[in-house]
Formats: sequence, C-alpha cells, structure tokens
Amino acid sequence: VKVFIHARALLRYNAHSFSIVLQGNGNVWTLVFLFLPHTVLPKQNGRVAIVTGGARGMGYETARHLASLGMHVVIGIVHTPFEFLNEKGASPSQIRNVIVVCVFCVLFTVEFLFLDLCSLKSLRQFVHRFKARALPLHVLVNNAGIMLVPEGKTEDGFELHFGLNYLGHFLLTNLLLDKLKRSGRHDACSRVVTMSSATHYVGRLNMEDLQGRSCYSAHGAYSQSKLALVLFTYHLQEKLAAGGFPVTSNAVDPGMVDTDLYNNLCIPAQAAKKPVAKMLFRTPAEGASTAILAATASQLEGVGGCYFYNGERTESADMTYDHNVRAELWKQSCALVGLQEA
Ligand SMILES: NC(=O)c1ccc[n+]([C@@H]2O[C@H](COP(=O)([O-])OP(=O)(O)OC[C@H]3O[C@@H](n4cnc5c(N)ncnc54)[C@H](O)[C@@H]3O)[C@@H](O)[C@H]2O)c1
Repeated sequence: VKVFIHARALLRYNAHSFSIVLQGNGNVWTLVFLFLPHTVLPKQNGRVAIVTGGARGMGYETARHLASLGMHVVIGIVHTPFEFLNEKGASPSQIRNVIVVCVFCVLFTVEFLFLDLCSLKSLRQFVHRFKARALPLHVLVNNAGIMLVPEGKTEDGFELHFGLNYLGHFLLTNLLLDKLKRSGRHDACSRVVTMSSATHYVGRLNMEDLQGRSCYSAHGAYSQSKLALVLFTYHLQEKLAAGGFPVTSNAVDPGMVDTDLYNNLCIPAQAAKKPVAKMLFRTPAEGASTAILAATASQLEGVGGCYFYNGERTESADMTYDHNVRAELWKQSCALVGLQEA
C-alpha cells in the first residue's frame, strides 16, 4: 500500500512552491523535498473546455485558470452558487462565493450548463445542449466528485460513488468523444483529464459486484470509484491511440486538498480535520495545478495514458496496468449505461 502524506508548502518564493512529502510503502518511509516550479502555460485562445463540478473547490480553480488563459469554459453545474436565495439566509462564505462567481463570469468567457452526474438522462441532456451550441471541444476535465456519502443510489439505481464519480464521467466522455476527436489536431490534441485520487491505491474492484451490494463501505466505494477512473483513463487512451485519434487521456491526483469534499466525515473527524487541513492540506488552487498542467502544458502535447501527481508522471496501482481488467470494466460499464461497445 502506498501512502502519500503531503505537507503543505510552508516556504514560498515568487510562485515557486516547496513541498515536503512523506512517502512510503509500509516498511520504508522517506521524506522527500520537492521543488514545484511555476510552469508558464501557453495561451488557450480559441480553445473550448468543459469542467464538471466547476462552481467550487478545485473545479472552480481549474475553470478560472483555463478561462484566464483565454479558453471558453463551459461549467457543468448541479449546485448553483445562488441556491441560498431559496433559503432563509446566507453565510458570509456563500455571499463571497456568489460575488467571486459573478466577477469571474464578467471577466472571462464562461458559461454554466446544468449537469447532474447522478442521472444518465441529465448527462445526455447536457451533451445535447452542449452540442447544440456548435462549439468545438478541446479539453474535458472530469473533476466533479463526492466522497464518503451515506449509502444511496443514483436516479438509475447505481451506488452513489460508483454511479456519480465513475459511471457519470464514463458516459459523459463517451458521448463527447466525437467532438473531442473532431476538435483535436495531431500537433494540438484534445485532452481528457480525469481526477482520481491516492485512495485508488487501496481500491478493490469486484467485477461480480461493482455496486458493492453484498458488503457496502463508503471508503471502499470511494476508492473503488477512483480506481475505476484510472482504469478507464488508460483504456480510453489505448483505444484512442489504436484508432490514431488526436485525443489524449490522463489521470490526475491532486493530493490532499482543503475543500467541501470532506463535509461527510463524521463530526469528530471533521473537528480534527479543520486545524490539520489549514496547516497541511493544499489550497484548492494548489490542488488544481496538476489538472491545469495536464489540460494545457506544451510539454505534455501528445502525452496520454499517464497518472500525474505533483505535476509529474507517477506509477499508479499495479492493477491499473492489467489490460484484461480494463477491458472487462469497460465492457460492463458500456452495458450499465446503455452504450454499444465500440
Ligand atoms: N479534496 C481532496 O483532498 C481530493 C483528493 C483527491 C481527489 N479529489 C477529487 O477532486 C475532485 C474535486 O473535488 P474537490 O475536492 O474540489 O471537492 P468539492 O466538493 O469542492 O467539489 C466537488 C464538485 O463536484 C460537484 N458535484 C457533486 N455532485 C454532483 C453531481 N451529482 N453532478 C454534478 N456535479 C456534482 C460539486 O457541485 C462540486 O462542484 C473530486 O473528483 C475528488 O474526488 C479530491
């Protein structure tokens, strides 16, 4: 089991970050001092991106950064920042969020389209509405996610983590693949960037029981969904490369990031997490940096089938390199979402 504990950069100088990472494999532990250089990313004028879950957390930071590089960004959104208007009052952070989003929309070419990854119908409607806009698509960031939610089902009866984190993005990517293929060029590929997590290293994939019906655990369900996303990323890359299409597919691990993703921790764990997160977790902007790099960096042109952590290619779990497991998962996923396996 590989464990990564990221200690948030305490030293900073002119946008260069220094990071201390404790990494080990059970017996041997090493303290690694990393220098994270500030990469200058190329302008993205004329390019179009979709970011799922882009209204807060790392999705927002990714969308903001892509838009600031000149990209037209379409944000798939299920919770609007204005939801509090239906409630009795608003917290200062909700008001701040609305102001930030409004300024963001005024300054950049950004649009919001409703997308509920818990519903195959909503996914298909999102793709239909996006295609009706007749825009090209150069970058798809599969960012949205949930973690440790109580046992539940999506609209179509899938276990929540598996259905939303994995199957939702599986269907979304497949429905947008024709657009991505047409928009890419061999010297400027379209890019699919998928948010995984270090928890995928401890994930187990039970092909006979992908929905965890026999024995449910929220931790198990989350790590399985993140493992499935890496398997999907690699298999997609294999298919794209075999067909000679100008599209790349990579997975990203953002590290431990202080966001609302942890809202479902039990109350004592939440109380313990708060001070620790302030000191040790990354900010959403720091966490989003590897996804932004994978979506835009010139040095990653044409590079696909990789797992990136701290801005660098890293080995993922052994199982993710097993072609048969990847192919079986792809086959079962097609059957679950009603896609023909091509
Ligand atoms: N925060 C971390 O430490 C961490 C670590 C590893 C990986 N990740 C991954 O990074 C991604 C972003 O998470 P975050 O930390 O910014 O969390 P977050 O909770 O701030 O953001 C999650 C986003 O997903 C969206 N979302 C939730 N349910 C949705 C639905 N049904 N349909 C569409 N969108 C929906 C939310 O609206 C939100 O915008 C997730 O995939 C998460 O698993 C996070």
